[in-house]
Amino acid sequence: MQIAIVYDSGYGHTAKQAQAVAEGVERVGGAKAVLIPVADNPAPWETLEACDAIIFGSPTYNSSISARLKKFMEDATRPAWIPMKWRNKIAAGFTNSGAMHGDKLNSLMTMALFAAQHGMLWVGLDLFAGKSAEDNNRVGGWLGAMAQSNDESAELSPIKSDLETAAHLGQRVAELAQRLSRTAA
Ligand SMILES: Cc1cc2nc3c(=O)[nH]c(=O)nc-3n(C[C@H](O)[C@H](O)[C@H](O)COP(=O)(O)O)c2cc1C
Repeated sequence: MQIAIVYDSGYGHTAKQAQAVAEGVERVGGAKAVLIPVADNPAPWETLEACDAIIFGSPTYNSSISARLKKFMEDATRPAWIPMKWRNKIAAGFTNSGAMHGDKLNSLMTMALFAAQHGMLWVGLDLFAGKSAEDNNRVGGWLGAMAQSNDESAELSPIKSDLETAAHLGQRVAELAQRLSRTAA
């Protein structure tokens, strides 16, 4: 089973979050993560079609997803949306930004609506809000995995709990995708 992680990252922080999502996916036996940075053009549409689920990720820039992820979404119209290639695939999302709030929810909502327009099945986070910086889901979102990064090297941000939250989402998507593919078989 293959799970695609389609993401953008201007300065490496969201890329680190994407890597954590991939690690979470691969905690599930038989699941392989395929990292697809949207900066690599053109997108591998055939690989995406072959994947069992797609997880979208972006830094929050100006209260929404990055222009590069938006371009990927628009580019998907002809190869994926018109022929409904991603219908009934599981989708999920993650985002990272400088402020603790930073309007991250709007980025996840943009991804969830995009997934809905493709007939995909959106999976959110099943974690109660953390109470301290060490807890998973310290940012307290339900729609997807959120992370906060200071303006410092991606070696230092996002912190461990945010990365574990991202891994948790990856694992959850892989487990559900596996369950769905068994039901379909
Ligand atoms: C153009 C631009 C717009 C930004 N807008 C926001 C914002 O709306 N909210 C926020 O919290 N941080 C904002 N930031 C900060 C980034 O989200 C933050 O630096 C993030 O870690 C960048 O991730 P990346 O290294 O993957 O690009 C912005 C940064 C840039 C460059």
